[in-house]
Amino acid sequence: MELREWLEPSTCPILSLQNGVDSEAFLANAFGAKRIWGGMAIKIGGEVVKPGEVVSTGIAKITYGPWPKLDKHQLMPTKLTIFAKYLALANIPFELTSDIQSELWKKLVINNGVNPLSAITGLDTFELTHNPYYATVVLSAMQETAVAALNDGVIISQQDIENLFELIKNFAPIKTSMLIDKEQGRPIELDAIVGSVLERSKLQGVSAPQNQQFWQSLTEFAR
Ligand SMILES: NC(=O)C1=CN([C@@H]2O[C@H](COP(=O)(O)OP(=O)(O)OC[C@H]3O[C@@H](n4cnc5c(N)ncnc54)[C@H](OP(=O)(O)O)[C@@H]3O)[C@@H](O)[C@H]2O)C=CC1
Ligand SMILES: CC(C)(CO)C(=O)C(=O)O
Repeated sequence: MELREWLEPSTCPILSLQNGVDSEAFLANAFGAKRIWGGMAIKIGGEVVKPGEVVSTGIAKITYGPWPKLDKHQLMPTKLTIFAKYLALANIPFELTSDIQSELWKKLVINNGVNPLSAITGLDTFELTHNPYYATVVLSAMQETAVAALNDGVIISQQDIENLFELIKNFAPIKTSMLIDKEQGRPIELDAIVGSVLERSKLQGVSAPQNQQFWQSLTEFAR
């Protein structure tokens, strides 16, 4: 919220590309829901390797849309379509979606599956998803995230989970952002990636043992 003073006097839309499903609600609370768009960066693995030098894998696509989603009868607001033109002009791959909330949850299925486990083991996404033991851990965490999503009215099917697992399995090996943060001694995004799932599981009265284990193993690196 260090940016509050800078953002408050303006009326410009705010688009967060952070991982997780909670930043939009947080920003809406601070700046009003009207200004908030939902978004994420997908098919990217990026790392600042030294000051001024970024190494990135993947097409680096931005998926964004009205937050939390567009009603069936609503038209896409013009500002979002105008922004699409600028992304196209800048050669940034993008997708403008009417249901960003579902897309954010699907991305969280991937992040919850691989980020904490990579931070615990030090392994990249390829190593985790190709190792028979770790792959079952990844899939259990993904299942728990899909159950947690129901709390927000988002349905993620078994087929979706399998597709998301295959997506990350067949992608180039990525050192996850959580592993990079841990190595760099920065606070890891444990609340956004694991806490959000635990919170929704609790609300639904279901247990999420894999996420509990992630939380216990990583909590000391979150602050
Ligand atoms: N890395 C990846 O491949 C992916 C990352 N994401 C998500 O994107 C988000 C950012 O990750 P990533 O780019 O890897 O993170 P980095 O740590 O590489 O970059 C974060 C940037 O934010 C700046 N920053 C941090 N705190 C503040 C602050 N209080 N005020 C102003 N600037 C600040 C940092 O500045 P400084 O350098 O000065 O510290 C840094 O330039 C995370 O939510 C991550 O999960 C999503 C998909 C893939
Ligand atoms: C999915 C993944 C692992 C790469 O895009 C990511 O979002 C992250 O490292 O935080």
